[in-house]
This record gives sequence, structure tokens and C-alpha cells, in this order.
Amino acid sequence: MTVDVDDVLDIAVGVLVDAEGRLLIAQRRPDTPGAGFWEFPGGKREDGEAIFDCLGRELAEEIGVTDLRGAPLIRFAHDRGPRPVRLHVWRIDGWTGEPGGREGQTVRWIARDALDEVELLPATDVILAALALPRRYLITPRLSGADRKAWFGALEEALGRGTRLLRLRDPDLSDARYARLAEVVVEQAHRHGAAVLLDRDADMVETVGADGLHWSAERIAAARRRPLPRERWFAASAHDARELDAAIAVDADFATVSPVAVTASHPKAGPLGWPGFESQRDDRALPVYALGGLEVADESDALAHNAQGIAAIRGLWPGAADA
Ligand SMILES: Nc1nc2c([nH]c(=O)n2[C@@H]2O[C@H](COP(=O)(O)OP(=O)(O)OP(=O)(O)O)[C@@H](O)[C@H]2O)c(=O)[nH]1
Repeated sequence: MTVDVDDVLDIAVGVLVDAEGRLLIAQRRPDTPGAGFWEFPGGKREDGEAIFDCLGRELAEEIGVTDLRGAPLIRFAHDRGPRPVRLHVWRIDGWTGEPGGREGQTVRWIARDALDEVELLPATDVILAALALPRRYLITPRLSGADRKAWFGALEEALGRGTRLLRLRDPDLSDARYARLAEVVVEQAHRHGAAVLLDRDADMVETVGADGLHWSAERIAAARRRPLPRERWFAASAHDARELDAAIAVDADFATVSPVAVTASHPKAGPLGWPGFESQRDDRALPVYALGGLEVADESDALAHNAQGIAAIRGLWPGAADA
């Protein structure tokens, strides 16, 4: 008998999101591993089956929906459940049919802010982080040396165009000046429902009412534990697999990996390219943005290579491309 060295099971998972933003969850039946826990519907890939075909088959069998419309959300491996699995998770925004428990399982729609009322399968936190994060992550260009009015005008335009997550980056500013800027930016961003991450000490997040931190790979390497509670975002910069592992070790919610392409801000760094990005990112259990020389047109490549989306300074800053 031959032993399958890759004994990780490939599982296709679909997160159905309705018009109100609620999610469809199903309770595992009593006779299955993980019985009683709630999960997103899905199941094991059969030999030779394409993963999206597997998703279509499982969702038709389990909840009676077909004709799925959606996009890949995240692929990650974990061994926190009954057995090691690699989850291929899709966000599904359109389908045909009325979802219901076709195999005797209970299913229900649940608002995201009610999810702590139910016991979810371990590692669902990774899926929820990916769902909560946008496809685009704006890193602000330096304000120092720029025209202040134009900078704030561009920020307003970016927020108006739908930016929902940004990192305030200005390494030239002292902590005191950075904190003063952060207060203004947080207020402006919150008016648009956008979250702001800072790259300084954890205390400043509280002081200026920001939404979290994004630390450099050096700072992550020196950190002993997560500096913020779970309610805030904690993000990490990484450039390779080792730095991503360091981010996971301090319980980061998500990371960036760079540089994917040649960048204006770091011209000397050799780009990874998409295959390099995907092999460094691998199937680690956290959302990872692709960063470095990317723009909106690169988003579909990013999704195809297991990225949460793209992070960028110039590529997402209004007017930067023509500057
Ligand atoms: N469907 C689903 N499975 C998940 C999630 N997270 C997670 O770790 N898993 C794991 O992935 C595996 C799914 O296997 P399954 O038993 O449901 O697959 P299946 O529908 O083909 O089952 P079957 O063997 O009864 O036909 C389980 O070990 C489950 O614990 C999730 O969010 N959704």
C-alpha cells in the first residue's frame, strides 16, 4: 500500500453573503467530526475534481443552491480542527435557489456582529478576518515635503472613492507630530467608515482613537506578543516566509508581503513576482496583501495568487500616477 504523504484534506468552503451583509452558517451534524460547531458550508474535494466544481457540488448537495457568483477569499491550511485541512474559501454574493439544510443540518443567516453568540469551528477567525478586510489597503505617501492642502484633498478623494483601510505612514515625522496628524486623519477617515492603522507605539492607538497598528518586520521580530487587544487590527510587514511566520507568532491579524513588482519607494529591492509572492505566502493562516509596485489593475492577479488584495502607496493615491 502506498502512503499519501500529503494527507492534508482539500476542502472547498463558501461564505454566502446576503443583501444585508448577513452570513449563512450551518451546524455540523451529531455524527460528524466537530459535531455541534457552526461552520460555513462546504466539503472535501474528490479525486481529480477542480476546487470550484467541488464548491458547486457541495453547496448544491448541502444547502440546495447553484449558479454561484463570487470570488476567492482566502486559501489556508490549519490543524486546529479534527484533522489537518486546507480550506479554499470563496465569498459568494449571488446564487440560484433558496438556501436550506438539505442534509438534515440546521442552517441560519447571522449578522457579523452576532457571530460571538455561536460556537464556530476553530480557525473560522481567519475567514472572518479575510471577510472584514477590504481588497485594497492604502498606505499614505509622506505628508512631510508635500503640499498639505493637496495631500488632504487626495486623502478625501481616496476615502470618497471607497478606501476602507489605510496605514498612516510618514517615517520623517517625530512621534509628537505624527500623533497630531493621526488625530486629524482618524477623524476624516471615520467620517467615511474607514479604519486607520498607525506604525508607532501601541499607546498611540488609544490616544488618537485609531483602529490598530501596522508594524515593520524589524519591529515584529523584536515583539514578544500581540500589543493590542483582539478588537483592534494588528498588521505586520513581511518580505518572505520567515517574516510571515514571525507575524503569526505574535498573533498578527494580517500581513503585507513585498515587493511583488518594482517600486518607486524601494527601487533597490528585487521583486518577487506573483509566483514568488504565492510561494512565500504559501497557505499560511492569515490574510496577506500583495504590496510593491501594484495598482488597481493588478487586483485580479492578486486574488488568483491567494492575496487578500493589493496594498499600495502610489497605486491607490489619487493623482500619484500622473505626478
Ligand atoms: N465546511 C467547512 N469545513 C471546515 C471549516 N473549517 C474547518 O476547519 N473545516 C474542516 O473541514 C473538514 C470538512 O469536512 P466535511 O466532513 O464537512 O466534508 P464533507 O462534506 O465532504 O463530508 P462527508 O465526509 O460527510 O461527505 C472538516 O474536518 C472540518 O472540520 C469551515 O468553515 N467549513
